Amino acid sequence: MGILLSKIADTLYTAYSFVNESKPCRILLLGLDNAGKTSILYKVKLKENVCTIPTIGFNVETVQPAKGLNFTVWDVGGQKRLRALWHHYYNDASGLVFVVDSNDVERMDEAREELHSIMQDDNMRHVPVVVMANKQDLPNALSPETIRDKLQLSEISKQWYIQACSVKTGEGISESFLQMADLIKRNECN
Ligand SMILES: Nc1nc2c(ncn2[C@@H]2O[C@H](COP(=O)(O)OP(=O)(O)OP(=O)(O)O)[C@@H](O)[C@H]2O)c(=O)[nH]1
Ligand SMILES: [Mg+2]
Repeated sequence: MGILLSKIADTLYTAYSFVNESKPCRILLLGLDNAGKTSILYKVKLKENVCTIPTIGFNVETVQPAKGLNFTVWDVGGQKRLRALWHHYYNDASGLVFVVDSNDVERMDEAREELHSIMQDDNMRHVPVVVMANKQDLPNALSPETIRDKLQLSEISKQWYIQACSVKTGEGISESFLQMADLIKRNECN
């Protein structure tokens, strides 16, 4: 069993090492206020649930979601008045992680508009996107399939993935960043 796990880890290391050998990966973590961006950043960084306050400005951390996989993740405040500043972070981004509060049905249209607006920028047009359908622990959370349709993901970047997740339970958090690595790899190979 130990040997098997070690072989899997080595395979993952080989698969992801390209990401770091070519250039450091700058990942943007964007989404509406209260979506859970800062909670996700520190869940990945510290493997803990932290108490957050609304972000004014940004947080940046180097995280290692898997052995040999290093991302510099920029978590930028999502309040409406702060979204006009998002474009300052677009240059040289390797990937976008767009976080959605799956329970916030009323603001799904607003989330769609912001996501599409990001993806219309020339610096972001060809960047792969992972949508994190966060707060799946809440009873009225929309399914990832419903969120995919509401966000009209088929109309954005050619490479996207939607992942159900919850900071509270830990579901889908590291998987989202592994998916990001996979999309970046495909993007760079095309
Ligand atoms: N139930 C539940 N609550 C969550 C989850 N993720 C985050 N939260 C809560 O949602 C609230 C907002 O989380 P933040 O991480 O501060 O949100 P943010 O996207 O960084 O917000 P801004 O900084 O304002 O853009 C906090 O009270 C978190 O504890 C989750 O998966 N489930
Ligand atoms: Mg925040």
